[in-house]
Amino acid sequence: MPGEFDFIQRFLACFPRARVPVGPGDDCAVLAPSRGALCVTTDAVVEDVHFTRATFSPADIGHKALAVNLSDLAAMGAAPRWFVCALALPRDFPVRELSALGRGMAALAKAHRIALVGGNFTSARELSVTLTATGELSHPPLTRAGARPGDLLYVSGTLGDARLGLKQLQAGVRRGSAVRRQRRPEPRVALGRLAARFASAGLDVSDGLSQDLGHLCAASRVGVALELDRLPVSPALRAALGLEQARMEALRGGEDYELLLAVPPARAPAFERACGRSAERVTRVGVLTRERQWKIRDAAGRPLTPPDGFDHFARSSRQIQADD
Ligand SMILES: Nc1ncnc2c1ncn2[C@@H]1O[C@H](COP(=O)(O)OP(=O)(O)O)[C@@H](O)[C@H]1O
Ligand SMILES: Cc1ncc(C[n+]2csc(CCOP(=O)(O)OP(=O)(O)O)c2C)c(N)n1
Ligand SMILES: [Mg+2]
Repeated sequence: MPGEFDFIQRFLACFPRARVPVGPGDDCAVLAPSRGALCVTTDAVVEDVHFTRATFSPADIGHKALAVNLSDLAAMGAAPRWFVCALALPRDFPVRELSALGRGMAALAKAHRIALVGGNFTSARELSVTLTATGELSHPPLTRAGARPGDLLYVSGTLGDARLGLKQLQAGVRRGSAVRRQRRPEPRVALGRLAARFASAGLDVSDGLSQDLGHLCAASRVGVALELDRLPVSPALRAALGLEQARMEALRGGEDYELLLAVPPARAPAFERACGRSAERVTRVGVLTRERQWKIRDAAGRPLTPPDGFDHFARSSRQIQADD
């Protein structure tokens, strides 16, 4: 039976040695940030809350744990730098699965040039992975609070796919682009750094567009006029649900890990050109308003009430209900 020390060695072996004053192995990591400000975030993925072991491979779990943290760094416009990783593992967790989890995490870490500098192991009834990640800022941070009435609202990529992927996994489907979006979200790190030069506010969409847009509006003390028929939906979501229902699912979403950005109208053309040059897909979906209320209209001009987003402590949040 491998001990805690074997687990640490196996996990660390998946990652290159971090080039920092003190890395894994001491009581703390010691880091030497450059002169810019440091962004710090933490997020966990927990068995049966964010994934199940029947539907996610260990590598998927490792990838997703880092991806959700990188998405927070992206949302601030930060360049990823260092992270620590706290793992809670069932006592009988196979060492080869730990290595696979580490390799899934390390591949994404390499792609985004973020280094593992420390962590912790504990035994637990359920598997969970809690990361604290840092990034450096070369611009002022892109907070939720800077948007002004009249700013244009953009969203990256497509929405609703991860929610469809979750429903497909629950129904026994194991392949396809929506399932991939659920298991392997791709944080929009490059877009966040680009957007920090143009946007007045931004955040990543983890709990669903309608909920997270509410956070941006509340923090910036603005309302929004959202055009439902502009919401970007993938061919897969459209094929699965039809266009109208696909747009409703895009609005409700969850685990999209796209960026929602407010851009002052004077900077919007340059922002769109910069996105075009960098092959970053963004779609203008609405405008922020002085009246602090929501106006969502469907293609026929009918007003809609925003659906609820994901809430860990709401009664129905442990999984998406069959009739949901
Ligand atoms: N236990 C906590 N202690 C301090 N701050 C917290 C805690 N939990 C959440 N927050 C803060 O509340 C805000 C909302 O949390 P959350 O919805 O998890 O954000 P995100 O979607 O960016 O992960 C974040 O700024 C987060 O840092
Ligand atoms: C087994 C399982 N049940 C439910 C979900 C759906 N789900 C879990 S967490 C979540 C929202 C985002 O997670 P959260 O921890 O709130 O991220 P944060 O907002 O802190 O970035 C959703 C839609 C899932 N992915 N897997
Ligand atoms: Mg969080």
